[in-house]
Amino acid sequence: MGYVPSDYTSEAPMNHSENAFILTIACTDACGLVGAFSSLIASMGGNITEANHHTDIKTGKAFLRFVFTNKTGSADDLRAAIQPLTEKYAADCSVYDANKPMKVVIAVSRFGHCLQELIHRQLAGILPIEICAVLSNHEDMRGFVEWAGIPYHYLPVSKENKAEQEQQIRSLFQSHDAELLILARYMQILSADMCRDFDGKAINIHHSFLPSFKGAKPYSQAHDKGVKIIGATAHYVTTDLDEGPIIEQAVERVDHSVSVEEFVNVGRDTETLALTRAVRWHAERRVMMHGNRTIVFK
Ligand SMILES: Nc1nc2c(c(=O)[nH]1)N[C@@H](CN(C=O)c1ccc(C(=O)N[C@@H](CCC(=O)O)C(=O)O)cc1)CN2
Repeated sequence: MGYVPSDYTSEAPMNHSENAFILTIACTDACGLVGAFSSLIASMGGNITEANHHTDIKTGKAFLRFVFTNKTGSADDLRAAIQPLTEKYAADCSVYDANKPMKVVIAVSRFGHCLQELIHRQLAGILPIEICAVLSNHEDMRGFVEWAGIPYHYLPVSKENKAEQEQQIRSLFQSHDAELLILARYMQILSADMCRDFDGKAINIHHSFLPSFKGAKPYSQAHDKGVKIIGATAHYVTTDLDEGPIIEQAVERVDHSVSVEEFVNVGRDTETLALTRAVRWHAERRVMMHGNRTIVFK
């Protein structure tokens, strides 16, 4: 099921004209760095339609993102053309086709609110992803996913078969040449090997305003504390549970009259908002890692 453009609201991601590319650059900052890359793009006939730049003063590291149209030349031509500058600045550069939706696999357990919104936003053309498959350790979401025309893979997991089950996840991911694994309320802790293999390619939604209330039952933890704001956090998955680099967060006010059951209901909206935004930023190549933090060019 392909990426279906639609004339949705202004929320819709920008549909780039033909031959549009994204170039991301990370390197030690240097005088003339921005000008060097923007001039190179211009010298190739490229027209920059969006430019983002941030330098972390403390570490001296620079992060750049250019979106540009280029009547001639492929992504490979561009990769070749930027090579001299890549070497000059010892830069970590990546070139992407701006019109190619990101292939993703979604993992879910029993709660489908984040999954359903991701599917809706793809169908509505407001999220530049192609959902290739959904996997789950339960059967709860099969009906909805297959109704949406997406393959559903039931992969039960236990302490005994965890390594085998995780190999099934790897195989499914590779079989679709996917770029992102989305843990959309997937309530299984990925092993260190999986975290290594999916480094920077797996996003989880945690149902609390991290770093508060890590681990299981965060709403109960928050309610017991009598918090006045609850939230959700979308982050990259690392071996340290709920410690990965944060991409997006969303919050909502609560008060003494709100039960823990209602926390869960309110949380559905904050979880969905934080995760769909994080997936959009990631799919539009707007997120760059910097240690255990992220730079997000919105
Ligand atoms: N390596 C990581 N794996 C996962 C992370 C992560 O940050 N690093 N986040 C979780 C999601 N999550 C909270 O957001 C979470 C999920 C599950 C548990 C947990 O204790 N699970 C139990 C089993 C629960 C069950 O079977 O229902 C367990 O795995 O033993 C804590 C936090 C996704 N994976």
